[in-house]
Amino acid sequence: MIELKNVHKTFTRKGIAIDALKGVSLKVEKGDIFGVIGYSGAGKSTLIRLVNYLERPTEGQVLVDGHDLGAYSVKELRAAKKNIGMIFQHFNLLESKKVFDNVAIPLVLLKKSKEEIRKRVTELLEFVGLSDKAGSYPNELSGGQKQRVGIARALASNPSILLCDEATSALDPQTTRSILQLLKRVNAEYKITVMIITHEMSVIQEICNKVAVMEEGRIIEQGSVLDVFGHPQHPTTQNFVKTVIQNSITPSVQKSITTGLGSRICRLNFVGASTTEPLLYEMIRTNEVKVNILFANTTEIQETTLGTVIVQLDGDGAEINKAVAFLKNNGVSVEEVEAYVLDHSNR
Ligand SMILES: Nc1ncnc2c1ncn2[C@@H]1O[C@H](COP(=O)(O)OP(=O)(O)OP(=O)(O)O)[C@@H](O)[C@H]1O
Repeated sequence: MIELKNVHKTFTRKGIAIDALKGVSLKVEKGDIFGVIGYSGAGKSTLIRLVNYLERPTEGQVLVDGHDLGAYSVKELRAAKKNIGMIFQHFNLLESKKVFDNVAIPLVLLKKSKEEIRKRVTELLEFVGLSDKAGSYPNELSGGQKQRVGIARALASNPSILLCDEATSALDPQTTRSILQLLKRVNAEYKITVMIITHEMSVIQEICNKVAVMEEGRIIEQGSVLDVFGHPQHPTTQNFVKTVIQNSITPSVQKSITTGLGSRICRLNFVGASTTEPLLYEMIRTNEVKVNILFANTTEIQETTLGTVIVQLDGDGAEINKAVAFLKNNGVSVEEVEAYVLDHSNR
């Protein structure tokens, strides 16, 4: 649906070249809610602006439905852009126009009849829950209501893709949640593929099924949200995950750990079915290991439970190996966390 192939983007300011994107490749499939996360300056806005050709790549290709946007004539590009709606952090509404007229803008530009416009705008305002605000001006609305108008306007021309540029960054947490739920409905009910850029991992956790993590113009990690949250590889991704899922031992528990010879500390990740099985009980019952739980947490991602338990395993090396193998055979990922042992021995 959306594909970026080795895309580079260089801006030149006062003779100085700034490489905003340094070879980005990604694929957004039809029906995805695809999140792109990164710190300020990572290149997220540049990336999303390339998808609707507000910017052109210096090198590489941007394909939408298999068509290279760079190969289109101006007329073809205008037609292709009708297929892509966009919403913004600061809503970008026309303050001098009423809510109804703001939503109608794309339809007026498409020269639709008055009756068609009335029907479509009425339907969209109902969809976003603002039927009673049709005659209000933007400055009479809350931030969340303004973003709802932005969403209705973006949907007016029946796009198959909706791009969201930090669409909830100016909103409080509760309003953010309601806008994210609305975007989820846009995806499910109108079958619209959604691409979101954000610096908040909670946004990714709440609605995305796929995520790409950006840093300094590159994608450093991407995959299903469940995989990336369950097994973040890159330190930056790990930092983002930590903002929504606590997955490490608290300092006071860490201080109290006493490790002897043969003692191992492991982080166990349980996903889906393995979270409801009494696997730790079975592991202890069938192996000669002492288990001390140092940390435990569960989180819901993509309607799947993700459980993290950090345990200290004490016993004979062979028995611990058997216990770990038992867990792995039952779908639990086991990662040794030597850091805690080292931290302790260094004290
Ligand atoms: N039009 C431009 N001219 C010159 N440099 C630009 C332009 N747009 C972006 N940049 C530079 O490209 C880099 C990436 O910027 P971009 O806005 O894409 O990052 P971002 O991840 O969206 O950051 P933020 O979250 O702060 O918006 C930055 O160094 C920025 O200064």
